[in-house]
Amino acid sequence: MINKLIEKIRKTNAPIVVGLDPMLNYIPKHIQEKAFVEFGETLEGAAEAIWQFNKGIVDATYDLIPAVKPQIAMYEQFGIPGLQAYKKTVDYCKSKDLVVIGDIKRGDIGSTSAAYAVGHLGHVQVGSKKYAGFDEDFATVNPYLGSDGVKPFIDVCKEENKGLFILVKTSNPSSGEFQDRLIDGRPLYEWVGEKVAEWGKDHMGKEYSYIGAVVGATYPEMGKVLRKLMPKTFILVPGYGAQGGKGADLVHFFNEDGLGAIVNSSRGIIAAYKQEAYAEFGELNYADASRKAVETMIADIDGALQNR
Ligand SMILES: O=C(O)c1cc(=O)[nH]c(=O)n1[C@@H]1O[C@H](COP(=O)(O)O)[C@@H](O)[C@H]1O
Repeated sequence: MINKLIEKIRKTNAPIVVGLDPMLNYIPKHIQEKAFVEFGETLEGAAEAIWQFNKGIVDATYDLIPAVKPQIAMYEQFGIPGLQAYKKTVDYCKSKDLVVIGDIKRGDIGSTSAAYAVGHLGHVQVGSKKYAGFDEDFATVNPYLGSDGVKPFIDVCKEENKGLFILVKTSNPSSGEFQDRLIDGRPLYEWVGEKVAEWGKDHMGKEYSYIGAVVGATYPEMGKVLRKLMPKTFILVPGYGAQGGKGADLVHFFNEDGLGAIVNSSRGIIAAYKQEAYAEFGELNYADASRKAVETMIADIDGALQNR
């Protein structure tokens, strides 16, 4: 799957991911009202609204981008109907040939991680039959529990030709509280990055490992260090747009080959119509605003990479 991701990045010339993080307050009134007429102001109504909203954005952008990243919490908040909308979104994006990164941030003791890995990336055995649960292409993993909490995910990826992005240095303001703590003179995120590179060594695609890392766009200096520490690791870089990351901050997340990183923007794309820069589109044309925001993001990153 890492090979497909790279192939699609090359084809689109767009090392970006559209984050499908639908919140009801980003969803235009006309979509919400239609869903509520059909299902009432219920969890089912909310799930229908987020699904229709996502479909509009995917239809308007899929030809420009290699991948999407649905964040499962945004669906889970609507219970079972929300999870059904998550699955519908995953399947629809795959039918558009997009690579789907399931942002699930899981990680537990080995046996529990194995169940998460099977449910999201693999096949579960039921009697004599096997079924795929959510069937994303990649999943995000929290490595706090150490190797035995991560290994079950790696095993399933190997078997199923899937991939991971493991949290190394997160984009949020408090990420330094633990991640920057010095251990034997080096910050914890460097230890984790080194471990991710080690796990990745035995799990290579053609050019990069299918065991990737997450490093926030909001910490470009740390990204520079981590890029060097993990040369064959693909880096998912969230924090662009709504969290303040800009194209110019991102150049050092990429290798000299112009590859090695994929930048996520969620609110900056899906709620573009609410921004002044895209106000001309209006609420009804929210998906066109998202397309324009994708084009702007691609140009911003491309411009930064050309000028480095
Ligand atoms: O794993 C992630 O994707 C992630 C890691 C991280 O360090 N920071 C981070 O923002 N994310 C996710 O990336 C998305 C960022 O959303 P926006 O800030 O709206 O672009 C959300 O889905 C976050 O959960």
